[in-house]
Amino acid sequence: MTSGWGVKTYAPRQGRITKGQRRALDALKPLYAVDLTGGRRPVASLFPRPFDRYVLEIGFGMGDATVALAERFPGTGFLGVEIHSPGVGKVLREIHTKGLDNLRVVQADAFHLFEQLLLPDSFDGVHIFFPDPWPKRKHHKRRMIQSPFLDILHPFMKEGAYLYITTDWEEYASQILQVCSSHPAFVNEYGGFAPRQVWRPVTKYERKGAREHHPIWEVFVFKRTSSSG
Ligand SMILES: C[S@@+](CC[C@H](N)C(=O)[O-])C[C@H]1O[C@@H](n2cnc3c(N)ncnc32)[C@H](O)[C@@H]1O
Repeated sequence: MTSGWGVKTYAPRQGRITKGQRRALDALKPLYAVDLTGGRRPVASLFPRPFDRYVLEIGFGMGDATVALAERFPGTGFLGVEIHSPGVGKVLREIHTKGLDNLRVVQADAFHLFEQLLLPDSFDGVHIFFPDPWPKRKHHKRRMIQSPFLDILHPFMKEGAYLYITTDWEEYASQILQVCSSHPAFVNEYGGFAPRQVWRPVTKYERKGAREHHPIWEVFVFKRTSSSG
């Protein structure tokens, strides 16, 4: 299966699913996962109550950051999308046990969300923490952060919304910075890499890299407003 712009950005397999995660998927998906069928709808309608702000997280993996942020910011609605089952099962279980009414998930290729589910101007922020780096040159075309992806993404962000991307892969970091800083829909107020945002939780992938002493690069840009020129 390839995504809307013909690129499969995720690896075919991502760990084994535990019995608990499988049970959570079967029992809790109908309660807390958003179904892509049923047409485009307002992001507010995906949650049991309205929120002040909405944030999309693409490729949440095992969902460490996703759950931590949902707990810390109960006034923000978080929509997480991930293709692989173990993380989706884990997050569903946490939504259930912690009673997180501000976190909902979609198990899908993110591009199908943009094609089938979302309406323009939905999000105040978008998080993409440690997108697959696809280190081999022949795989670079599978990297998510490319200009055509930003072309697809930006209409679903509100004016002035932020896009926050982190990576521990230096050469991909340069590509992400270049793509985000030069795209006409975005403005990079930092002029280069951003400092770590104090509120960003550590993710599982990041912890793995930290054990190998990988530095982290952060890109934080805003969608241009009509007045930002
Ligand atoms: C390197 S992992 C990082 C996971 C997590 N953000 C973290 O920092 O621990 C990248 C994740 O993005 C997911 N992913 C890649 N392309 C995707 C897509 N098109 N739609 C949804 N998820 C995607 C992968 O399945 C994987 O879990």
